[in-house]
Amino acid sequence: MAKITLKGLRHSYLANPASEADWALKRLDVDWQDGGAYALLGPSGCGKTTLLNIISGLLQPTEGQVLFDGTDVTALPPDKRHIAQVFQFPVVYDTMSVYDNLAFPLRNRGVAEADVDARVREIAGMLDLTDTLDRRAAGLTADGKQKISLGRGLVRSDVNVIMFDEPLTVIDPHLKWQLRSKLKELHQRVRVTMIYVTHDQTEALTFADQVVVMNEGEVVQIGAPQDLFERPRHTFVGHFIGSPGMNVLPCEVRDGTAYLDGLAVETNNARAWTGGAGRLELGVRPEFVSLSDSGIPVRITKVSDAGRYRIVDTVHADTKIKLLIGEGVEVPGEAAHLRFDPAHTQVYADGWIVE
Ligand SMILES: Nc1ncnc2c1ncn2[C@@H]1O[C@H](COP(=O)(O)OP(=O)(O)OP(=O)(O)O)[C@@H](O)[C@H]1O
Repeated sequence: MAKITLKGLRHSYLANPASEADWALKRLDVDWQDGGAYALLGPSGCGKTTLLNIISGLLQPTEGQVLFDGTDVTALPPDKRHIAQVFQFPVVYDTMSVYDNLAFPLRNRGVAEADVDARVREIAGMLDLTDTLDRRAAGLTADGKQKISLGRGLVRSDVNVIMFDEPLTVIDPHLKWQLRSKLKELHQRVRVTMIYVTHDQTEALTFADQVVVMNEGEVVQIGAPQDLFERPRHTFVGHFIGSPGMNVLPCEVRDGTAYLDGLAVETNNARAWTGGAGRLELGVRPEFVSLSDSGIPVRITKVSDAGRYRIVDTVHADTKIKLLIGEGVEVPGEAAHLRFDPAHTQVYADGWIVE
C-alpha cells in the first residue's frame, strides 16, 4: 500500500501543445492517501483514463511526477508499480475454474500454494463466490464474472492501489447496487487505496470517502460527498452533482451584497468579493430554495413529481430557478415568491467560489 502523489502533472497527446485546449490534463497536484477510498468523477473526455494510465505507467506524462510513498516512479513500467486494475469488461479465463482464476495473479508471482489457497478462499468468501470455486468461469453471468475480476484485483497483498475503471458498466441495473455496496464493504475490510473511476455520481458518492471531480483536464474539487453537495467550489461541481443540479444565476455584487436582477440576495460570501473583472453568478441548490410570502417574484412553469418531493420549475424575468418542495407543501397557482437559504447561497466568479 502506498500514498500516491501527483506533482505538477500535465499531459498533451500533441507533440507541440500551444493553447490550453491542447492539454488533456492541464495541471494536477493531488495526494491520494494510503488506504483511502476515492472516486474519480467527471464527464466523458475530462481526462480520467489519461490520468489512470499515467498512474499505472501505461502513459508517460508530458510534465510532472508520480510518487509512491515519496519515491518517484514516473519512469517505472507498469509491472514494477504493483497496481491492480479492474476494467469495464470482466477479464477472466473462461476455461479455468473460478478458483484458478482467483489464484492466477498469485501463482504468477510465485506465491506458495498454501498461501494461495488461504487467500483465494478468503477473497471468495468476501465476494460470495465460495460455492462457485470449482465451476468453470465460462458458465457464470456477467456480474459473476465481474466479481472474479474484482477478486483478482483484491487477492494480491502486494498492491499499492486498486484502480476500478467503470467496473459496473456491464452489470444489470438491479445488481449494480449490490456490487457497489459489496465494494464499499470490501474496502473497509482490506483497506487498500482504491480509485474508482466513473461518470456516474451515484456510484461515486456511494463508494468514496473522497471524490475527485474533474472537468476539462482539471481537478475542480476534492472532497467528501457532503462537501460537494453543501459547498461546491466550482459551478461545474454544483451542476454536475445533485439531481437536479445547483441553480447558477447571473448576479452583480455591490458593497458586499449580491443582487439578482436588482434584488438584494443574502449570501454567505458576497462580502469576500473584492472586485475585478469576471463573470459573477449566484449558486443555490434547489434543496435550499423555498416558497415565501416575499422575495424573488417568479412564475411557476412546471411541477414534476419525483417521489418524496416535487421539482418546481420557475422563471424570474429570463432566469430559470428550480426548487424542491416536500409532499405536504401546497404549490400556489402561477405567481409565487422565492427565498434562498443564505447559509447555502454563494457567489462564484468565473465559475470559482469567492472566498
Ligand atoms: N490516444 C489519444 N490521442 C489523442 N487524444 C486523446 C487520446 N486519448 C484521449 N485523448 C483526448 O484526451 C482527452 C481526455 O480523454 P480521456 O479518455 O482521458 O477522458 P475520459 O474522462 O477518460 O473519457 P471517457 O469517460 O469517455 O473514457 C479527450 O479530449 C480525448 O479526446
